[in-house]
Amino acid sequence: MFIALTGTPGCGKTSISGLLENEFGYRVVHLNELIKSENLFLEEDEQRDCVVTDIDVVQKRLSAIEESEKPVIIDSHMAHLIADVSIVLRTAPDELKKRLGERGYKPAKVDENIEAECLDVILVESVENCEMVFEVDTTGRSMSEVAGDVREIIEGISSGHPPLDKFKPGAFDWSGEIF
Ligand SMILES: Nc1ncnc2c1ncn2[C@@H]1O[C@H](COP(=O)(O)OP(=O)(O)O)[C@@H](O)[C@H]1O
Repeated sequence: MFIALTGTPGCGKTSISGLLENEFGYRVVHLNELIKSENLFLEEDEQRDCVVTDIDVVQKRLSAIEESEKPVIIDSHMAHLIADVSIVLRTAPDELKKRLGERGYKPAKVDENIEAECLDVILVESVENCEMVFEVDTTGRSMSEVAGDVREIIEGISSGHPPLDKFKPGAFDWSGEIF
C-alpha cells in the first residue's frame, strides 16, 4: 500500500518521512531524489527551479517497487497523484514563509508556495485523487509530535481502523491570508 506524505514545499515531508524511516523503520520512497537520480523527468524548469515530471513514468517506476500489506510512504509534493491514501502536512502561512525564507527561496517562489498553501491546492488534489485523505498540522509543533500523528494514521489504516475524525480534511482556512 502506497501512502502519500504530501504538502506544500517546506511543510516537512522530507523531515518527517526521514524520522519515520530512521527511527521507526518505515519504508519510505523519497520521490524527488528518485526522479533526479534516475532521470525520470522531462525537462528542467530553470525559471521555477524545479523539474517537469511525467507522472505516468513515475507511476510505472513505482509499480516496480514491491507492494505488500506493509505500507510504503511516498515523500513528495505529488505523491497524492500516485497513492490511494494521502496525508497532507499543513503549515500556517507565517511559519511556512519563515521556513521557505530560511531555505533561501526567492521571494516570488515563497509567495507562490504561500498562495498554494492558503488555497488548499494539495488538499483539493488529494480529495480528487485519493480514497482516504488526512490533514496533520505542523504549525508550532515538534517534529516528533507530527511524526506521532502520521504514525497514528498509518497504524490505524493498517489495523483497519483509520482515525477518520481526528485528522478529517477541511480543518484549516487560511483563505483570508492571501495577499
Ligand atoms: N513540526 C515540524 N514538522 C516538520 N518540519 C518542521 C517542523 N517544525 C519545523 N520544521 C522544519 O521545517 C523544515 C521542513 O523542511 P522539509 O522537511 O525539507 O520540507 P518539505 O520536504 O515538505 O519541503 C525543516 O527545516 C524542519 O526542520
